Amino acid sequence: MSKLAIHDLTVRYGKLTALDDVSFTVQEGARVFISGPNGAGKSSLLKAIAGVATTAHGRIEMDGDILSGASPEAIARKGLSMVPEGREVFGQLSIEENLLIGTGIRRDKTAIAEDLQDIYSAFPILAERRHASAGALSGGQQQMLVIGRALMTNPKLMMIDEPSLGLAPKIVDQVYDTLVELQALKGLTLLIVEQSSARAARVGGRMILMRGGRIVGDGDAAVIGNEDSLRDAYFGNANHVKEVS
Ligand SMILES: Nc1ncnc2c1ncn2[C@@H]1O[C@H](COP(=O)(O)OP(=O)(O)OP(=O)(O)O)[C@@H](O)[C@H]1O
Repeated sequence: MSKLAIHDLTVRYGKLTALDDVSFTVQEGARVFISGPNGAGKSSLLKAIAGVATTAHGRIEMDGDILSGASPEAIARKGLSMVPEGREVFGQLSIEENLLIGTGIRRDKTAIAEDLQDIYSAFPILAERRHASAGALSGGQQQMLVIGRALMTNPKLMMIDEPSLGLAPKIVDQVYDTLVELQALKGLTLLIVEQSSARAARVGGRMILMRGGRIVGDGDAAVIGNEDSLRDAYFGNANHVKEVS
């Protein structure tokens, strides 16, 4: 059984179709990059899966359970965590308070301290500054914090919207290296919106390429990132785009 199965998912904002009959499945433990130009529907896809965008039609299943129609809270309780674009932290609260804020939904209270240690080992800067207010962190550190906070809910599937946006390349490398380590440690399935195909190819995984609310490419990130389909997705030569789904 796949971890995530999306069937004919459509999202509309008024008359605008942001996601147009999208279907794909994700295997457990996979790392999937969602790439494509601005307005392709990448964020809408993540929001629909997390239950924060209303779906016009279609079905979303995680571990065989139907998620579509459930509230974001119910979806989170099933083990899905989303890190939205924008790295919003609670600036007045300490780093540790930020990390613990999402643990209220957990029943395995004893494992929380252990998970906190895992986050601190992965991101030592968060451990060093655990009592400092989160508002004082740099952009890269805030990105680490929001990833850590999402992990503290003990998700099985984690979705991250544009973690590299506005960060220096060296910091992005650091964030991705740690994310790969944490994925292996926690046995996570990851869905990541990443504009840079070169970045996705370097990190490694599968890439789903979107344009105009549809999937126009799907395969190994290292291959897809260099294919004509990528250029076409960005510059619009739809005749050369390989329809995969
Ligand atoms: N809340 C909204 N209301 C109306 N239109 C929206 C809303 N959110 C997104 N859209 C529109 O839906 C389309 C898809 O947007 P979406 O944010 O999903 O794309 P994206 O691929 O994530 O792009 P970006 O990289 O710019 O975030 C765009 O045309 C966008 O303007």
